[in-house]
Amino acid sequence: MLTQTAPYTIRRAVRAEAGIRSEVIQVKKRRLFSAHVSALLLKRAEINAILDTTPNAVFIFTRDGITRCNNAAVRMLGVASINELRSRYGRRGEGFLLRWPKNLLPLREDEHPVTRAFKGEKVTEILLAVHAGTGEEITVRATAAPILAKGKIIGAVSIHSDITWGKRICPCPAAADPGSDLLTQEMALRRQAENDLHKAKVEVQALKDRIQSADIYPFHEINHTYHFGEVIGHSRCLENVFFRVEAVAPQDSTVLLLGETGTGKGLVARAIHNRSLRKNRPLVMVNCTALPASLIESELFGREKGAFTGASAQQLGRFEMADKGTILLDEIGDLPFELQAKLLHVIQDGEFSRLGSSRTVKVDVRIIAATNRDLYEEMRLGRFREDLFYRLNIFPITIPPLRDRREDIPLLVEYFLEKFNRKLGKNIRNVTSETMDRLMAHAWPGNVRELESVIERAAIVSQGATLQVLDRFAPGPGRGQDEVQEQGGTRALVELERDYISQVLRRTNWRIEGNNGAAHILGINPSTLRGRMRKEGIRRP
Ligand SMILES: Nc1ncnc2c1ncn2[C@@H]1O[C@H](COP(=O)(O)OP(=O)(O)OP(=O)(O)O)[C@@H](O)[C@H]1O
Repeated sequence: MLTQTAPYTIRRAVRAEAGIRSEVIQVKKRRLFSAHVSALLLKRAEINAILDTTPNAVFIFTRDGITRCNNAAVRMLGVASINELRSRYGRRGEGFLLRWPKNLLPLREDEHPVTRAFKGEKVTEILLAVHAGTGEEITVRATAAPILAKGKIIGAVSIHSDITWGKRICPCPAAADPGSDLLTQEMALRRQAENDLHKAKVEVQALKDRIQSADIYPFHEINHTYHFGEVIGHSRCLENVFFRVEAVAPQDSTVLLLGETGTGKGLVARAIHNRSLRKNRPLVMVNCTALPASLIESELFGREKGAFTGASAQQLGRFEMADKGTILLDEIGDLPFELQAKLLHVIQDGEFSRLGSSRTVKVDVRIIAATNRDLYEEMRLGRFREDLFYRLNIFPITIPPLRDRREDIPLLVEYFLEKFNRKLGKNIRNVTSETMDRLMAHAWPGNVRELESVIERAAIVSQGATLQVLDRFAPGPGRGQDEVQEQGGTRALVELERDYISQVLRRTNWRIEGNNGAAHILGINPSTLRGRMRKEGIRRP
């Protein structure tokens, strides 16, 4: 019996045990499942709590469009529910227009943060949007990121934070954490500051451009072909000089150069020589005022050893040195009267004798004479021989004063600027229109020589890229020459500098630093300016 019943009993027992085991497993599974569900519910509750309290508008997208959004989102879009949102703005919220702050047109589809998130990109952009609830334009920080499941993009989340100063998407202080509100305010302030900075940069650039186009004298309009050797200028009257030089240069004729001091007579003489057939022979210059009268004769005609006390050796005169070449007799109006006859003889016959010798020396010299004196007046006063004058005055060329050819000034300024940049190792590129106006208005009693020294002085003191002309000029040609010279020429540089610094400080209302400050205008460091002010005793009244 036992043998019959035993297997049955065992089978039942085994079955019962298996049943218990599977039940235990089921119970364990159920417990696990319910724990899992509880965890999920907790997570959902946490997520809901976050979504409901965040001041930011959160939208969840699948490929079908918006599937979920939070309270802040519906408030931002001015709707009551997600269904109303989808019916008013479209399935994907496409009716809610976003644009770049710098652009008036709405974002293109491919620029949209959600489209980009669906392509796997994590996006953070500052955009402008119209607050659908209030109709105001707001600035939003739009972030978007893909939602991934097993490595696949199954959706996207998009968050819009209103960073427009003073406005909040969710003005519910009870729900908001005061700490996070402060943080949001701080961030909004920072964004505002960034926007202001950006605007300021744009304005500065615009100002720079305006300065470039309006306040800086446009050198680029100056054509460098207006060089005649070293003689710079393109005025009608200077062109007339060039024309006469071209005409006379190849001839051997004597030339008389007339013009005020510093107008460039020396340069024109060189241009004549360099265009003549004698250009490979020397151009010898003699300044008739630079030598004591007693020495001029031996300087011009040479001397034999022992010709006078101290003449220990034979010396060639300038005429002999210039043989087959050209001699420039500068300041001929100052040549002592007694020597004028001897000069006349050389010009007429091409011969003379050295001091202390009776032997005649024959030379072949082309003569260019120059003077800033009024030779007619000198003749009238009996200081200049008429016969010499008519011998010299065969081909006169008058070089006009700078005040009669002001259109040459910008060209000359540019030329001298390049010259002194090279000499001083500087890189001054600009001259303000105001400076150029002042240079153009000045009477220039010292002509180009005076302009050259003004630019050199200015180049020495200028520190930036803009030429700072410290000299103060007397206005226009109406003034007497003496007065002009006294004011423009002999005023100490230090005094001019002090006046100029004070003047600039007054103009900036004693502001030293910053773009509109005196240091910037003067092209020096604020600390250097303060040092100068201390040194010069310049104080705000
Ligand atoms: N048109 C010009 N272009 C460039 N530089 C010039 C021009 N005219 C004059 N200069 C410069 O001005 C300075 C004076 O020129 P220059 O000595 O030829 O004048 P000048 O008329 O002979 O004067 P002075 O009668 O006092 O001897 C020189 O440094 C010269 O290089």
